[in-house]
Amino acid sequence: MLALGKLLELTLAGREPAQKIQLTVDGVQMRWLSEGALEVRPPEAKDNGGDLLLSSGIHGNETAPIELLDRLLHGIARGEIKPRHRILFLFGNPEAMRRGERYLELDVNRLFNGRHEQNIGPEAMRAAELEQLARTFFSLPGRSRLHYDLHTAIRGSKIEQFALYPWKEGRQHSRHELARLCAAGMQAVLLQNKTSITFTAFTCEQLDAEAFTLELGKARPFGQNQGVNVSRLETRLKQIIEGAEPETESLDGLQLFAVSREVIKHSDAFLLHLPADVENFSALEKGYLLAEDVAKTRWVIEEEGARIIFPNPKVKNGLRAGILIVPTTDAGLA
Ligand SMILES: O=C(O)CCC(=O)N[C@@H](CCC(=O)O)C(=O)O
Ligand SMILES: [Zn+2]
Repeated sequence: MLALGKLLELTLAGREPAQKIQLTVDGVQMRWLSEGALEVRPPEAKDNGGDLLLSSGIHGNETAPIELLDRLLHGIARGEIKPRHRILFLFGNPEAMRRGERYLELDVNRLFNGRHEQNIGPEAMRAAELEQLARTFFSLPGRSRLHYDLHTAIRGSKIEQFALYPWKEGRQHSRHELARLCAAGMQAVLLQNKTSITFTAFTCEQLDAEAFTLELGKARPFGQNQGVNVSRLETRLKQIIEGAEPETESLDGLQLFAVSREVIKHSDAFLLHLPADVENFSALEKGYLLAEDVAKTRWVIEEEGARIIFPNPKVKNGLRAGILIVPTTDAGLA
């Protein structure tokens, strides 16, 4: 296998490759751009005009998605997967990956869309670098732009695999993209309805990509991801990469949710009234007191059919400590 196929090994060892550009037997160019960043270019005659950004390791302890991208890259470096798309592979937070931590000082996935400028430290610099790498990659006109940012969650989930679909002013969520996600094994999609500070919000809003955060199961250390079944996603990603995707417009079995409210932690007095082991997508009754904070702030459930995802009272003040979601329909899809 070409040495550049070992991007994960290089990244975990904190090493730069001796050779920055290599060609596979089929003439696919692999180019190392910076730590944890590698671009793949098919030969011109094979290029079908699509640009695909695949990121993982934005949270360093979410290893199943990192292992998945590593397998795809190995397949390309060995000539087993034959790309017809340009691809940018990104491992988001290399130092956190080396330490097996979600982040060191700041959550990288809260530093996009300008937030890195208001912060200092290695993670703010990394978010700025990731924005620049994505901006350069998605700068070629007339090509389709797709970004999957792969994650696993802190807790178990009543719905194991799901996607979060960012919002962009004036753009409707795409039925075609949802069908693609459904074929890739996603069981639910959360349709966002406002701007955000995550990586996919940035690539969607500023770079005009179709962008998705994918949640694939529960976070485990490297080598312990037997319980995280990414086979349908892996198959679909190979098909997208090779330009051999079966047509589908089916949303059968895909559950759609909308964000009702984000629960923001304002102070150290924030109290979340949920058991520590509560699962994502747990239902909450109308009238339930979900959280309390300074100045008698109370979060009481008013929504019919409310569920909670990503409840986390340990986030830094000012950040999201959970998302309240409600079921929605496909009526607003383009
Ligand atoms: O399990 C959790 O609480 C968080 C899992 C995770 O890292 N999720 C992403 C979702 C990003 C998005 O909102 O698109 C995150 O919180 O950064
Ligand atoms: Zn994550």
